[in-house]
Amino acid sequence: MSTGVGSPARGDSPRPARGFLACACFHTDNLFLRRYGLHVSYRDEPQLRRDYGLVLGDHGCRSDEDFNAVLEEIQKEVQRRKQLDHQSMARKAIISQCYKPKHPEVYVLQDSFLAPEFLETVKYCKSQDADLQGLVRRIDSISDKRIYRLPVFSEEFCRVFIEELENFEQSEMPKGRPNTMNNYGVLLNELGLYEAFITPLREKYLQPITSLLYPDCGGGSLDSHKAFIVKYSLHEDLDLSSHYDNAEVTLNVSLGKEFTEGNLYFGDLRQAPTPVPKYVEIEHVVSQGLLHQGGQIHGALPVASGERWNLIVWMRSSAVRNQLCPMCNKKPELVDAEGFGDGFTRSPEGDMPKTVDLCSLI
Ligand SMILES: O=C(O)CCC(=O)C(=O)O
Ligand SMILES: [Fe+2]
Repeated sequence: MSTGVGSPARGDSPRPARGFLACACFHTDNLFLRRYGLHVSYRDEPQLRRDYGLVLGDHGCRSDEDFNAVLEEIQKEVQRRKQLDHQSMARKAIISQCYKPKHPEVYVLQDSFLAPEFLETVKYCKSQDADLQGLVRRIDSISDKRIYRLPVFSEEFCRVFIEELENFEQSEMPKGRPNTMNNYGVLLNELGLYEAFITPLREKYLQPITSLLYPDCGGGSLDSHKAFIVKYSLHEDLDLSSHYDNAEVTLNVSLGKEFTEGNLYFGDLRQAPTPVPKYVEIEHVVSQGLLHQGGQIHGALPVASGERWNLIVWMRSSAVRNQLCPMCNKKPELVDAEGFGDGFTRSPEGDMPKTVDLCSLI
């Protein structure tokens, strides 16, 4: 693919992420029990029995042996999380020194990677007379849950990008996995794709759009992200359990390859659960992206054939999350972290700028 540029400075950081932090709840909350498809919080064994004994029993965790297996899974996951930052930085360093990309050009975002309609939409959003109605006329509003579909990349870029990701998968490089729920995929930070690809994608192209779509939940003040690739196939992960993202706004772009089924489903906002949520099912269309609020509960149905690769960008607004951690729903207890951490910052008073409206967080 021709991009009109020479070799990119892969991994170079024009503006290193500074001052971003995590919330201490990362070590205690939202621990996923794969066997039972449940998220739990964990302080100690009596608390786990007290808070989750009944629900675990309902999900089939009945014997002491079952419960001990749960405890072991939790303790292993907490340990993994404690070492995560350090191990991730070590892998990133090895990859930047030793990995030989097949398509070095994909590491620096170019307009030619993007769908012409996407560029038009961004241009409109940056214009003086842009408003929500005008934007929604240009993109596909596919649900009253404020979920939108829009073309993002060219099909050619998706093909070349997957080739690059496969080249990395097949390499000897150390690999981290996106999260506890996705066992296959690629952490784009470790591959050196943040600096010249994901950060400009968020700042220059996505933020003008999200500012109009989600002004009430940080869409205008997104200042960090976590970006990764998820991959599903019949002999790897098939589907994804219901969850909400550690994000204010999420972009999910279908990259390919060929697959059937694997639709996403969306329910309530985590901030506004209803007794009987109404779900909406949404198909993935290769090269198109879905924008949704991170707090919109969602999951993915099993693929029936082929391979499904998607780019996920969890975009964060420190102005919003500094007030309330979306994972523990409390004022964040800030702890040091590498890179963008979980998108929190230490502001002098911890106060929200007056321009950001918090209504969706109530
Ligand atoms: O499988 C997908 O397309 C959705 C993935 C997702 O929701 C996530 O990783 O947060
Ligand atoms: Fe998600």
